[in-house]
Amino acid sequence: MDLVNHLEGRLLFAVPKSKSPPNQGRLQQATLDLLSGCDVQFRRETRLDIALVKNLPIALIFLPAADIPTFVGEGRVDLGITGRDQVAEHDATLPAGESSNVEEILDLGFGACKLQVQVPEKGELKEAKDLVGRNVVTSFTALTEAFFRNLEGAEAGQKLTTKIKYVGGSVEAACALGVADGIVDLVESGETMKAAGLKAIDTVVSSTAVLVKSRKANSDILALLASRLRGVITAQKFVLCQYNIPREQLSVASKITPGKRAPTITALEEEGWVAVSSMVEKKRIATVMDELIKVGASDILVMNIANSRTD
Ligand SMILES: Nc1ncnc2c1ncn2[C@@H]1O[C@H](COP(=O)(O)OP(=O)(O)OP(=O)(O)O)[C@@H](O)[C@H]1O
Ligand SMILES: O=P(O)(O)OC[C@H]1O[C@H](OP(=O)(O)OP(=O)(O)O)[C@H](O)[C@@H]1O
Ligand SMILES: [Mg+2]
Repeated sequence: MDLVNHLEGRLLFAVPKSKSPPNQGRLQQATLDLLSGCDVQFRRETRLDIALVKNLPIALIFLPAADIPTFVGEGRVDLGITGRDQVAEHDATLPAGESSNVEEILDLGFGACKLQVQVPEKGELKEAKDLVGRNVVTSFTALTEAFFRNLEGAEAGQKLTTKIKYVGGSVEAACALGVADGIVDLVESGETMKAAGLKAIDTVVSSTAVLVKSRKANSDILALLASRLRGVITAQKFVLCQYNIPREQLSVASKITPGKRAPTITALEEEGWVAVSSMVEKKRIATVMDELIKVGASDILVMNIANSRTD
């Protein structure tokens, strides 16, 4: 089947794929999980980078994360998932005064990492300005250039003294091989950096995966998909906390669990007691439970939320 002829009338949605097939791709699995949480059903044929969604007028286009902002920015695809670092790199390549056509609509929370300036652990370079005038290797040349332009105090159009070179991967090898005095590369756990004998001395950008749309793209199906994605992300970030509390303690407990809009309060059969249920950020739940106990709550239950929608 010639899939390209079946794209007409469908929302084109770019999802990140690995450049090197044996690797999973940093953002790929979490993205596929998210799509499945939104009931986006598709089957991807081996080696095909386009998949038609069976139950919605959407086509998924599998593209390298680094290329997604270009396709979205040019309006060739309507929607995409990539790293905020990649969007920032794309925007940094735009001529001065030109605004980006890539609009962030949702922080997806996964794929957290930092684009950092790194130098050999044992060496005389201590801070980013020590690299001015030296060789720096990166996959993010536009952001790196903007960073050193700022450090050098160079005007737009003025040549930089720092020499910035592009490599497409394994950036951390550049210092050991004598190609670079420092690198600008992504750090998550820090293990790659440590194994290469490097240390971070500055941060260019902090990143997570984001949902982006082409500025002009607007349709009911785009709004529907964005709303479904928001629902799944919210559900992943929150838990539902339920507890019983004496009515006179309700106002203090409500301050601990204010909910997204307001907590739901139900009267209990037992005189003077109420039941409260409220959404709480997952990362805060242990502290919230400690505080609830202190103000007299009992029978605290915490439940995962499968999905959640407010729009
Ligand atoms: N170690 C990491 N931890 C978390 N997120 C990362 C990490 N490395 C990269 N990312 C995020 O994933 C995006 C894509 O990374 P990258 O371009 O290296 O592709 P990949 O998905 O790792 O696939 P591959 O490197 O196999 O081609 C980055 O722009 C960044 O936002
Ligand atoms: O801090 P860490 O947890 O070690 O992760 C950081 C590493 O992950 C990414 O590389 P990746 O493995 O995707 O390989 P690549 O350079 O070929 O993209 C990034 O470019 C770093 O090298
Ligand atoms: Mg990678």
